[in-house]
Amino acid sequence: MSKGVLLVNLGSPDSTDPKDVKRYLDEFLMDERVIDVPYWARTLLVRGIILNTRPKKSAEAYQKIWWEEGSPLMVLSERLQAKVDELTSVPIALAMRYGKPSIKSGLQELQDKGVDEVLVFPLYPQFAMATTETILVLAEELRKKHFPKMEFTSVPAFYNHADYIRVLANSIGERLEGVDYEHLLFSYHGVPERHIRKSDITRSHCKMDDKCCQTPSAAHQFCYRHQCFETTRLVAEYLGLEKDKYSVSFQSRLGFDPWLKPYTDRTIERLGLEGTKKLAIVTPAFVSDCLETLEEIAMEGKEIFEEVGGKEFTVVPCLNDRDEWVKVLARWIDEWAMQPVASPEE
Ligand SMILES: C=CC1=C(C)c2cc3[nH]c(cc4nc(cc5[nH]c(cc1n2)c(C)c5CCC(=O)O)C(CCC(=O)O)=C4C)c(C)c3C=C
Ligand SMILES: [Fe+2]
Repeated sequence: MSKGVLLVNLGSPDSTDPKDVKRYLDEFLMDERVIDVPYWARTLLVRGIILNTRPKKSAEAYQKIWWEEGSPLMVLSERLQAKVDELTSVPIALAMRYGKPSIKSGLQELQDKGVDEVLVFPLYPQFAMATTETILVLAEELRKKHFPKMEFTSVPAFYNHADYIRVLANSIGERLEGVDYEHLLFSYHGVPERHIRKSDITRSHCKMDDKCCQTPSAAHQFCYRHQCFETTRLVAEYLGLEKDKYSVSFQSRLGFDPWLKPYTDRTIERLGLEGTKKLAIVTPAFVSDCLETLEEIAMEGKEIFEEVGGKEFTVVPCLNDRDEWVKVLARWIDEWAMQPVASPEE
């Protein structure tokens, strides 16, 4: 068998034209693992309400962060893929869950190179139904339909992997060297609380309080909230941060359901009102800088902070195509690629 890797990120619109943004948001928000209500209700909500107003607003936000080469998320993912490809012994394809290049085209690219054993690699450190799960489910559907001879292995969430923690901590340490910050906020993408309950394989563990995520449970394998707190705890431990010097919050809520709390915008505001003048912020749910980090945090977050008296707002970039991160990915991939192929009798 011949091995290859499919790196999968979220995706971006083709351009900042509201029509392209609308097409992208339609695919994204009509995913039953993102807006997880029955099809008729999702259609009514997304196509009847959200897509009438959101594309224009989102297009304006994308315009603020768009690069000459295209969407930052796309450009950074392509740079990552190219660098990892140079270091590894197997072909590396890149795909996006929404938009282009699609997962189907990525699998086709690998098949054309003779690959029949694929490592599907969702580029999300923490598991979520709206990210990792939707990628793996779609990839499997496409495999059955179009690539039945392929075999898949997938990379599990790496939120607590020592290599990831080290690279993330080093990237924070490097950016904050010489920066006299008073508080470091770990801001993760939010999800509706309902998503956490749905992913609870024990069906009884998640209480969304301070204790459940700290109490060992089989549920944590698929608990986004637990995994965000664990990434934070391990990075803080690595950096030797004192408990009152950092905290966790969740950003980008959409709609009226309760999402994971505390919310990032309110936390930034509260910290400023309580007298924090120098705030640093890191966004570990994203491996590539994107709309949610470059606009929502670096622009909107900064504005909120300054409105309530904050003075210095330092944003730690995502891992992007940092050499240390590229080397870790290449090593993980090579370790997988060097494993012997299981014989049919095993
Ligand atoms: C119900 C809505 C959404 C859920 C649940 C959700 C989860 C989720 N998303 C990311 C990562 C990214 N999301 C990005 C943009 C984005 N997210 C939503 C909605 C939900 N996300 C919307 C509507 C958008 C589009 C932009 C907008 O209109 O505000 C991005 C940025 C993409 C880019 O092109 O830059 C990322 C990345 C995670 C990690 C996650 C759950 C853990
Ligand atoms: Fe999102």
